[in-house]
Amino acid sequence: MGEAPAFIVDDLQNQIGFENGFGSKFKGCKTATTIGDKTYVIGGNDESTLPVEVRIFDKATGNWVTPIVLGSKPNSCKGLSAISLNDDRILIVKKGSAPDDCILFLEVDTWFVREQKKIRGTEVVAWSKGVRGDAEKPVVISGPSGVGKGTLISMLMKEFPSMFGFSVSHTTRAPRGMEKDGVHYHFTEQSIMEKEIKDGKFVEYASVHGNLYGTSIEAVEVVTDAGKRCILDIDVQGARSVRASSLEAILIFVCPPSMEELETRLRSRRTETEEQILNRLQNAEVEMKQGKSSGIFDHILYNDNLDDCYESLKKLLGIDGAAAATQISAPQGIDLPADHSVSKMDNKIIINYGTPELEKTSKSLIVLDVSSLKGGAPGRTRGLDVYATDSFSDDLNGINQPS
Ligand SMILES: Nc1ncnc2c1ncn2[C@@H]1O[C@H](COP(=O)(O)OP(=O)(O)OP(=O)(O)O)[C@@H](O)[C@H]1O
Ligand SMILES: Nc1nc2c(ncn2[C@@H]2O[C@H](COP(=O)(O)O)[C@@H](O)[C@H]2O)c(=O)[nH]1
Repeated sequence: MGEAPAFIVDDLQNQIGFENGFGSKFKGCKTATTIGDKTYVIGGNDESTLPVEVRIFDKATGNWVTPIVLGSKPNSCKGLSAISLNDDRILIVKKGSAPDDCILFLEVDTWFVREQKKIRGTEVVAWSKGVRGDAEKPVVISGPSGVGKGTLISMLMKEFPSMFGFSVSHTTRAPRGMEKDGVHYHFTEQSIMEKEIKDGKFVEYASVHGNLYGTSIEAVEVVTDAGKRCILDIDVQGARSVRASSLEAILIFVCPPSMEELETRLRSRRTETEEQILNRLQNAEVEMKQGKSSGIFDHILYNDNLDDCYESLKKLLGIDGAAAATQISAPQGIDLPADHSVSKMDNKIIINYGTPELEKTSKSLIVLDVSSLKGGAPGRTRGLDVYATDSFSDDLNGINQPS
């Protein structure tokens, strides 16, 4: 069964002393996988608290390259297994790690990584944590200034504090009275933000009402690393960029009941000058047209009565009524035993943790079905299907799929 080892090169092994984890049991926390001309050596010291390192050996030039590593780097562990998927990412199984921290993806040639390579002009790789099923899609809330986006988001965060996390944007606008740096926004200067955009630190950015606003990669990662679903409050231009990105967000456009009511809300907030209010109302006309007709958004919500609108938002996020409790408690991690070997069959990664005797009597194989992966860096990689089985033949051929 399985495929041939992805990578066995004696001289490389001598140079850096790694062992390839593909289908074998081993001690060191280092592994390597070759994709095209590049060998990705991934690992660190045994059980160290240092992050797992990544180095690339370019066979075409004979040089070692240390790439820019995006995403939160996993800590070293008892061992790693690595398997290339579709030549654009490497699936990593961490041995002896917590259920929510044992399946990771190192992206080496995905859309996100290719964009980052273009911007930074150097080798880039990006970590993304693997999660089961379709949960945790980021949520983009867009709409004209004053429509109530912030109000709806605050309600969501208050009712579901452990489920949602707010993506704290960067902006060059001045803070309002109660706004705190790092909580409501990262308040910054134009020249600093422009440099950071050039350095590829942003998922999206736009000039809105005369100021620069943007979502940094880190802002999204802080939320996903905390195991929460990321909420972005961004304008229509930003939503368009997110739609084109690998974030695979749910995009929601919020409309006011009328332009008169929008003006009333904007004025009653008392946070803008007359000139700023008029500018925002003028921009609102354009945003309303784009929001309703551009095809960027998955859903349109009307914020007339606030409570009704909030209920509609919860409904379309699947967190109304009983569904809310189920979703909050659903385990997203994968419980893997510490000692196991890993191999691959088509779109299925087979994790074997049984002795030959045990295999005959009980379920000793865990199957990761990677045929429907979605998302990825700078968010999570979703769509993993995981099940236990006891036979290489029937279950893996799809004859006896568990429910
Ligand atoms: N359904 C509603 N009915 C009446 N007032 C509302 C409603 N929703 C929000 N508001 C009020 O409208 C004002 C603007 O709301 P909010 O600040 O949430 O808008 P926003 O879309 O986040 O604006 P911005 O894009 O400028 O940040 C607030 O004073 C808020 O309390
Ligand atoms: N494209 C982005 N737009 C953003 C971001 N953060 C906020 N916004 C939008 O800006 C306006 C104005 O916000 P305000 O706080 O000054 O009233 C509003 O429409 C926000 O949605 C961002 O990171 N990117």
